[in-house]
Amino acid sequence: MVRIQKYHGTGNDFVVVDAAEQVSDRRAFARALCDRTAGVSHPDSPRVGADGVLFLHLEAEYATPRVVMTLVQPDGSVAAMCGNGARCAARWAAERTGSDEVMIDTQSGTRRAVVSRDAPDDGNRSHGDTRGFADEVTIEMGRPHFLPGDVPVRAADPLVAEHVEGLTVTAVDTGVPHAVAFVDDVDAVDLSAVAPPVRHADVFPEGANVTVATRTVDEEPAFRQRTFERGVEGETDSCGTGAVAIAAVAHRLGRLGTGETARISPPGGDLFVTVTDDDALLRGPAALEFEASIPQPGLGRDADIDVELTDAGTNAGD
Ligand SMILES: N[C@H](CCC[C@H](N)C(=O)O)C(=O)O
Repeated sequence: MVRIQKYHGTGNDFVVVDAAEQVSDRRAFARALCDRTAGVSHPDSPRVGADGVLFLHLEAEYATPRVVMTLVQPDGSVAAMCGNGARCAARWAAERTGSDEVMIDTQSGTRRAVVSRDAPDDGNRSHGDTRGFADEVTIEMGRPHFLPGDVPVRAADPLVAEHVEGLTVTAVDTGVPHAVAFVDDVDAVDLSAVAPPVRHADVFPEGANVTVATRTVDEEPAFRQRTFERGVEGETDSCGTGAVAIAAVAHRLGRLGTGETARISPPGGDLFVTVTDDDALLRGPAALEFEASIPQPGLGRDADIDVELTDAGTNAGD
């Protein structure tokens, strides 16, 4: 049996597994649990499956606890960074250590996270948290990169507002590569048709997440967001690196000031991003959906990955 938890950040949902658990084949485990029709399900969770599995290794011996985060995606690939996942990882570590500050070691660098437990309810709570509170987490995401070698893009110069497979995109690395396109109305975009050719375009040797954004008429800087994710190979309800990518590109194009906070609204809730001279801050909720123990997929019981309800934290017996 493997002990799991499921968290989400503005609807971007993850199975969380302590790296100490014995999972012999992480790719097979992620493929099985993330499947949106046959994957993990639970009465406390609105959806079957997940957008990825976060394997978290806690190093609690430091004054500021550290977490090594590895995200294995539904197609079995590993993503170097995940903004919504990092918020979930920070909350997971905060619950175990009591520390409100956590360092998250990712394949694209170390990120500092601050968890605030008394955050005001900004409406995101409607996405559910079985513990009844919505922790807000801020991640220092680091400076976004536009240089071709950093994104990476196959070009001599940064790709800024250029046509790629039908979209006008700017390429930016916010821990993972994003192709960002500002459009008149994100809801009018047929993302499942428009995004794959961009995601696989030759100019992106490692592929790219495809993020579309629309500036909304508001007093504060605000954008609506939709992202088609590499590794999920579909649209997710929210993407943290994508939200940072929107703010970074808006900043580069002169549509967002240095130090100004933008509200970025993917379908799953609201995120807040501030681009400073040398960093980008991502703020948003992280919510627990359920905890359970499940049989390890691939050990002869693959067909049955409905969770077996165990102890506290579930509604077993309700
Ligand atoms: N959803 C994640 C991003 C995952 C990136 C991954 N899809 C890739 O680059 O392969 C986020 O909140 O930032």
